Amino acid sequence: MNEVTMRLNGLVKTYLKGTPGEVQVLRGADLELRAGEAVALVAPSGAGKSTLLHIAGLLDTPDVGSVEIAGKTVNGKGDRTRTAIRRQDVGFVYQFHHLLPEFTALENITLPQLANGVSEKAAQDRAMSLLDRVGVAPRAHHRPAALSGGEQQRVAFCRALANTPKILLADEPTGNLDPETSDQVFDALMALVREEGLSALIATHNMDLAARMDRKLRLEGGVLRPVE
Ligand SMILES: Nc1ncnc2c1ncn2[C@@H]1O[C@H](COP(=O)(O)OP(=O)(O)OP(=O)(O)O)[C@@H](O)[C@H]1O
Repeated sequence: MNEVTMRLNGLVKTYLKGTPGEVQVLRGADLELRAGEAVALVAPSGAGKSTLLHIAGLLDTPDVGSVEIAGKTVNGKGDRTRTAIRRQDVGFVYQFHHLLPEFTALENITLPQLANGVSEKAAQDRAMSLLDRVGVAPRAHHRPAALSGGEQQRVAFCRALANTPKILLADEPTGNLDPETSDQVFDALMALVREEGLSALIATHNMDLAARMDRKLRLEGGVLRPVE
């Protein structure tokens, strides 16, 4: 069996504790992701999908429970270590691309690599290779505003994978695209996930897309359960 890239154990998260607005979003959520698998995360709105993804991606901390990423236990680590692990091992994709508007597609993918100490030449080679694989190489020198929605999202995938993370976390990655574009862009994402041997946790409301992943998990009542 492939190596475990992410292990979440007994996550509990409560917002506004001790106030009338208190909401216990996670109540002992467990998850194990292995290298090379794509897992769909399905959840009713407000069930805590973003909370789970933020904790998994080290952007937030659980009240109780442990997070292990690429063999490293993150609990109790300071902000600098958490940020270093996040930059090295985790890539994020959101519903909206969040590309830097004043930089070209190529630069958007090169910059995070330069920040990680990669040489300019190697960063550009990696960026062009990624763009080529998602069919956007001819648009490498365009800024985001000059790209279609589907192209923008493909560039966002490339940026998320720029630093060769082990784990990809995605929150409705094709949610703002029309159905046909969404299908094509999702294909491009899955091809990258497969080629790079990533673990991917992809939140989606779209059950057709969920069905194309290796397994499905539902977040409901604060825990994760397999969907048949
Ligand atoms: N910072 C916060 N303070 C208080 N309550 C919060 C906070 N963040 C989230 N919540 C509440 O926690 C619950 C889960 O929120 P979360 O954003 O994780 O859900 P979600 O499943 O991602 O929802 P959606 O699919 O609608 O984006 C919601 O009831 C939300 O109102």
